[in-house]
Amino acid sequence: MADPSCLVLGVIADDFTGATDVASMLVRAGMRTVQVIGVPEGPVPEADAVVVALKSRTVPAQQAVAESLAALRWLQAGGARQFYFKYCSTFDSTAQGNIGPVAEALLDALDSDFTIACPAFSENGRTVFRGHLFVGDELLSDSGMRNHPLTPMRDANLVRVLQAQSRSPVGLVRHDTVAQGAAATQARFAQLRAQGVRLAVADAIDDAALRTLAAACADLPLITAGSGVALGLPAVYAARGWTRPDAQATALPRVGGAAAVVSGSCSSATNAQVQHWIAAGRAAFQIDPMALADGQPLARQALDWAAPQLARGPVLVYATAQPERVKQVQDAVGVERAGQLVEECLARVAAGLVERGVQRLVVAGGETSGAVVQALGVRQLRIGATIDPGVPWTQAEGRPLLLALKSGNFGGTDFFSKALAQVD
Ligand SMILES: Nc1ncnc2c1ncn2[C@@H]1O[C@H](COP(=O)(O)OP(=O)(O)O)[C@@H](O)[C@H]1O
Ligand SMILES: O=C(O)[C@@H](O)C(=O)COP(=O)(O)O
Repeated sequence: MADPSCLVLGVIADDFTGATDVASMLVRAGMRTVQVIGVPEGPVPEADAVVVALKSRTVPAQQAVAESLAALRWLQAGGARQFYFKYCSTFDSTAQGNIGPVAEALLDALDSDFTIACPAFSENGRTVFRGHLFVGDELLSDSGMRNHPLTPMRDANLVRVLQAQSRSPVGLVRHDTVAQGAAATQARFAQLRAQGVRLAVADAIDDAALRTLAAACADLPLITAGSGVALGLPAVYAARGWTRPDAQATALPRVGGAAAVVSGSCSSATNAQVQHWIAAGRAAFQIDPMALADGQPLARQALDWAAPQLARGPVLVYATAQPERVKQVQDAVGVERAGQLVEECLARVAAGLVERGVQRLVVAGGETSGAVVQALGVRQLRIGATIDPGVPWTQAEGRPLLLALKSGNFGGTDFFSKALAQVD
């Protein structure tokens, strides 16, 4: 039996909410999991799984590759037995990448010739069938993701999307094969490999298929996926004697202090969550990106507004807006600048709120969470209990600060209140 104190899984996540999502999946199944922010200088912490949270989803492809390789080298130095490149369950990527280039660079670095690509996360309605990604009942290209501010997804055919980003031929492992089990799936891998395919989109329409894929990938050095495939990995590792499930893996300390929500996601789910909060008459302050572009000090204004109310209850500061409004702003100031202005402002607001006593903070949006966590100087997160699928509470290591980093399209309509009630 292998030494169960060794690092088993090294995960490279392309954004911060995605990192807590996959970490949550592992912790729920009893794997001791640590999330680090960026590639640390020191050694890999002792854990079953370590997740490196990068902010590499929307940066130029070369930069995403360089950052992902640095994360890989650090995890390799920690002795990880398997590696996992975690991207979004809606396959978010810019026209230039970054999923294909990063996956191929990681395969090269690991001297490996094959891996899968599977963003499915059935618990959250993301399924892949015949290579096409569905969000609930809609094709990806018909879903709200077609209007994402940074990574609009207008093609649901993942083989085509990934092929456009990759040097080598992209293949498909169909549902019919996955449904026959791990051995049949591995036989299909072998067939594709023989044809020179290095990346194969894998269908998965439910948790059973995700478990089959995890089992079929057990001997691959690299898996690339959303968080769904990670669902099946803890059982694979436990069966090999590499890990022992830890019932305390999600325990976090209780923290007092004030509570707040900062939202920079413009996804459909977040829009509904912000509307729900406002409709309930709860305190909310809106950030207008056009006013930011005019140089108005909105972060200071938001903090002056929030400070006197924090003792009475949680506040929300949000830039969240409907697609038509986002488009107007982007047409006026440019996509990148609009995103940057809002992220900088919300990061300053979050840091100011923490200075003013906030110790329980919900952040909505992947890029937004990246900016906030960096502004807070957080280096490492402990992962706690799941609030809604894919979103756990976390604790900034060594600090009385709880953070829930919510992916744009995750969580029920009452997510903000539900999250805060869990740590009241
Ligand atoms: N009103 C707005 N107009 C334009 N861009 C916005 C607005 N509000 C937020 N943004 C930007 O949109 C992007 C949303 O991305 P992100 O935070 O990753 O959310 P999600 O998780 O929904 O993808 C961020 O760069 C954010 O700064
Ligand atoms: O896999 C997912 O959907 C999430 O973990 C994720 O990465 C979402 O990204 P954002 O919507 O940008 O938060």
